[in-house]
Amino acid sequence: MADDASRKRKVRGRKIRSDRSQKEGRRAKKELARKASNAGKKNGDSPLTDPAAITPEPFVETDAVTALRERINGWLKAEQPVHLIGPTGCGKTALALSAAAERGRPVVWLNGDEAVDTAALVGDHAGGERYKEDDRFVSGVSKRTEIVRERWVDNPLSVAVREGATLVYNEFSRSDPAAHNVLLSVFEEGVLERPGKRGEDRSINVHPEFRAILTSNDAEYAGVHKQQDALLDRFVGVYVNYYDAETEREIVRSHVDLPDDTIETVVDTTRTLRDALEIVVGTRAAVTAAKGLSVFENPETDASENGAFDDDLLTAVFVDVLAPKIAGQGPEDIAQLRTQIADSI
Ligand SMILES: Nc1ncnc2c1ncn2[C@@H]1O[C@H](COP(=O)(O)OP(=O)(O)OP(=O)(O)O)[C@@H](O)[C@H]1O
Repeated sequence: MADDASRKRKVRGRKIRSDRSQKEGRRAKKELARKASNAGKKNGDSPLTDPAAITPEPFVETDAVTALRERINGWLKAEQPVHLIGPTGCGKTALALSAAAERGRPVVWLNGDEAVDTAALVGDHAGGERYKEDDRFVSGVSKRTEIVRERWVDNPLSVAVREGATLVYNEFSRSDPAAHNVLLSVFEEGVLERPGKRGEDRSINVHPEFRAILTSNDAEYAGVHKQQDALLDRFVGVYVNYYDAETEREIVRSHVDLPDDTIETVVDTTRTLRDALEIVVGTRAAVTAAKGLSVFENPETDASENGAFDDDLLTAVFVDVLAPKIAGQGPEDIAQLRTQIADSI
């Protein structure tokens, strides 16, 4: 075990407090501007979103990020739906949204889960509209007829294919594979059938600009619902792994105001734990730990004032960040996690 002096981590670099308040001020303004522009552009209950409004904020572009985004956009140009597969918290959603924003087409966002069925994708009857008609055509005879007109409401997939939007379907493999039967003809024949809809407009011709980006967690993709092969055959799969250390540092730096040394320590620790533990330790864990460190200053060595924090604080923060992921959460499980983390640090 290291002695006290070596356990203190010296953190050089800029002071954080003044920078932080300035940056928070800028962020708050940007957020307000974003909300304002969304409000202006929102179209009733439409699932269509302006692409500028979905650009992830902050979004860091290193060579690794740009290369992936260009691959995604390249495949979309080649008219291929793209399936992003990778571990939890590695950056799939941020990539998907940035690639979708880059296309400049409206974006439709969908979240996969057990409850998603064909109607949730395509649309449904939203009750009937009743009205009465009085027929007094023949004098002295009055005929009253009640008419029920069905009201059909399109759901996100129908809106996306009709408007030529970019569909971002997050955690696609969580939905029941049967719900995705309608996607086959969308990708194969360029036609969306709306089962349940009556009349001539039962099917919609897919707009030439319609594109789809799907994301799946690799563990769930293998384990939760096996999607049908015929559908998977029509996607290209881009595997997204954890980024290189420099990119992870840039990502963490974009989310918190901490000195470079602290960010380096957080990312190094994240990467060590990623190899050492059986649970998934994604980039999100690094961001969350850094947020924790920027708040929980060591009582003896205030990180912002004296530029130091120790291994105990680092361990405590990572235990809190990773505790929700361990199977049992009794005192023994947490104690074991704490020991593993302390040993790795
Ligand atoms: N290029 C980037 N720039 C800034 N932050 C990023 C970037 N990529 C990822 N992040 C951040 O990393 C974290 C994880 O990213 P994201 O949510 O996109 O991962 P994911 O793979 O979709 O996760 P999950 O599988 O849990 O849905 C988020 O906090 C996100 O803001």
